[in-house]
Parts: sequence; C-alpha cells; structure tokens
Amino acid sequence: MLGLPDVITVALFDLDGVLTDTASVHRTAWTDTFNAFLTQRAGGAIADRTDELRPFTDQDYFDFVDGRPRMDGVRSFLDSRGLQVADDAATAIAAAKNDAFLAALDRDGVVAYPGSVRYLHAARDAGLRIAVVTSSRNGAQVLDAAGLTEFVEHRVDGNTIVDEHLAGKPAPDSFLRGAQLMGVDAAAACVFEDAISGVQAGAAGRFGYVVGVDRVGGGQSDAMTSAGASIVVTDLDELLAEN
Ligand SMILES: O=P(O)(O)OC[C@H]1O[C@@H](O)[C@H](O)[C@@H](O)[C@@H]1O
Repeated sequence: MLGLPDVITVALFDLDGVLTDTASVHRTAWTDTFNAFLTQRAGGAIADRTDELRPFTDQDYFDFVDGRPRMDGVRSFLDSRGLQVADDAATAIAAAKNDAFLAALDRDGVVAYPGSVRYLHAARDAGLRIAVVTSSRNGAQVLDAAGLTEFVEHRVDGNTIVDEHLAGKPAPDSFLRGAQLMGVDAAAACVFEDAISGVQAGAAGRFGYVVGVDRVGGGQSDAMTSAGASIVVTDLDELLAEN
C-alpha cells in the first residue's frame, strides 16, 4: 500500500525537496551568494567568464552543494573551482547564504508538497514510523512552517550533525543516526531523498530501500539509479499507486 518492501518499518525522510518545496529556495540562496562572492573575487562582472570565476550554475548546485551540510557545501564548491579561501571568509559565505535563505522563507513561507502530505498521512495510518534526516540547520523551522512537525517522531538535522560530529551526506552517518534513534537496523528503514548525495548516503548505509525523488528532470533519474536508488519517483504519492 505504501509501495515499500514488507520489511520496512521506519521511513527516514529528507526534508528540503522531499517533503517541502524548499530545495529551490536553498538553490537560489546559494546561487546569489556564490555569484556575489565570485563577482567580488573577480573585481567585476563574471557573466562572460569561463575560468574558475565563471558564474555558479544549477549543475554546480547539484554536483557540489545539494543535500550536504552548509559548510560542506561551501568547501565542496570552492574546491571544485580550485579557489583557496580562508576559514573566516568561508564562514562569511555560509552566513550570507543563510541570511538569504531565511529572508526568502520570511517573504514566501514554506509549501509542503501535496503528494508528500498525502503520503505522510497514509504512512502514519499504516503504522509506518516516521523520522526526518536533513542536513539543514533550519530543519525544525521548515517543518513547523510547513505544518509537518506532528508527523515526525525523531529529527536529525544540521545541528545534530555539527553537535555530534557526524559526517554529512553523502556519508551515511546522519541516516544511520536516524535509524538508531528509531531503534531499528538500516535494513528495516527506507531512505527518501531528492539529492544525489542523499541517495549515495542511503546506498552506502545499506538501507533496506532507497526512494529517489526526482524533482528536477533531465538526467537526474538516471543519476539516482546509478547512485543506488531502489526506485525513482517524481512525487511520493506515485508510491501509493504501486500496490
Ligand atoms: O543552510 P542550511 O539550512 O543549514 O541547509 C544546508 C543544506 O540542507 C539541505 O537540506 C539542502 O538540500 C541544501 O541545499 C542545504 O544547503
């Protein structure tokens, strides 16, 4: 009925892009922040540049930032361009991105995907236990703003990752911590992810099932399958039609 193997008793949902339509809010905040940094570093306009100071693209976001904890995203992108940046400057980039993200949340609010809300209701009704595992330090706020907090038994978020010195996605540690808090082995838990780094984390942790949620199209579905997704859907309520 939930489109999952019978052995699955726990759902570990990523948040941004799986339950809430906030992945694009993060992407826009990162794009604006990195482009401001690159422009400053270049000492002028970057639109026509093709070198390491060329503009930040959606592909940069998907390859180096999506799904990772905030500071990991900063370092991963800068490393991809071979850009050396002092720790305080990297921290300033992370802070600017968070300011941009929070300003967008204040302005636009948070929308939960209707298909995901339907799935959460069906999951709860069927007795599937629910946790959220997100790299975001804003996880509690986003869940509250979307009205989803009541569904969640345990939350692992970006603050947990920092406080407990967990390795961020694509390492499996945050999902494994989620399974541990729920008192089950990875084999009994299903990971739901929209980021390639998160699908990789699900595969690396040997979770019982990994659902890739393709919100962007293009080659994302194939990339998720290559990264280890058990199944790829474009919306969670597709799983409700499975059986
Ligand atoms: O900056 P935050 O809110 O702590 O979020 C960190 C990351 O959280 C993830 O959930 C998002 O997919 C990333 O885009 C984001 O960068």
